[in-house]
Amino acid sequence: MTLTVGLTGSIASGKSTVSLMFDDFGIPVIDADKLSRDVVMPGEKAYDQIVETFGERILRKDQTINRDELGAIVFADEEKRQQLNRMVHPAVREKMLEKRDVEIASGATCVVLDIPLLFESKLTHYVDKTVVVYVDEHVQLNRLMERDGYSEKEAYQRIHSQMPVSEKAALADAVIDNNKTKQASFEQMEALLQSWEII
Ligand SMILES: CC(C)(COP(=O)(O)OP(=O)(O)OC[C@H]1O[C@@H](n2cnc3c(N)ncnc32)[C@H](O)[C@@H]1O)[C@@H](O)C(=O)NCCC(=O)NCCS
Ligand SMILES: Nc1ncnc2c1ncn2[C@@H]1O[C@H](COP(=O)(O)OP(=O)(O)OP(=O)(O)O)[C@@H](O)[C@H]1O
Repeated sequence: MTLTVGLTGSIASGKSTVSLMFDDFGIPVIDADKLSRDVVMPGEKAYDQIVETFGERILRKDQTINRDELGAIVFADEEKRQQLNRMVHPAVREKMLEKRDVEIASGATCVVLDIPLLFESKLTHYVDKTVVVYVDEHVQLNRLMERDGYSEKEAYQRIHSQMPVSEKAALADAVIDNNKTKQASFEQMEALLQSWEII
């Protein structure tokens, strides 16, 4: 029996940081952000839809999608963000479930689905347990601006495009408080895996 865990949080709350820690326990992680990059490569159905909708100005010289350009458009316009979601999400879900099923068939004890929009997209039926990586908003804002070089306005546009992380925490089976050090988060995760008898 494989336990499927949904790992989520909000932008820059530390999902990738925590998801890397699962490696230490040999637990496979399927990353929706990574899949969302694969499914918009030239030749994919979503690529054609995106170029048709947003125009060639979102393309780089090598014809791949300029993610900074597309991000600036969709995080400033809720309807456009929803439009992009409708083009990208079906293919991401299909690939994610394929990969999850491979892990289940191989007899993994646990598989983690790292899905930023797990609650917003109502995907909790894909998983047995949910874990939210939580940070206070001012920590999130600072880490986001520092990591990606966004202005405060750009960072807030991205934060406000998602459900507040405090609301996600209230919905979760478990919360990892990532306000402190990465080591402190690792210890919380280890204790959680022990309490769920995964390790
Ligand atoms: C808008 C895009 C081009 C920006 O690309 P960029 O490389 O700058 O960001 P990246 O994809 O690494 O996402 C970073 C974070 O932004 C947040 N985010 C991404 N897309 C969305 C979205 N549509 N709505 C809300 N938050 C989002 C997530 O927290 C994600 O972890 C890209 O995020 C995208 O194609 N988004 C649509 C697909 C999607 O929803 N991906 C997220 C989960 S599948
Ligand atoms: N406990 C921590 N202490 C200090 N910095 C941290 C901590 N956790 C994460 N960070 C840093 O904060 C930034 C955001 O973390 P991370 O990339 O893991 O977030 P994310 O939730 O995966 O983001 P996204 O939603 O954009 O994919 C990164 O620069 C990361 O190194």
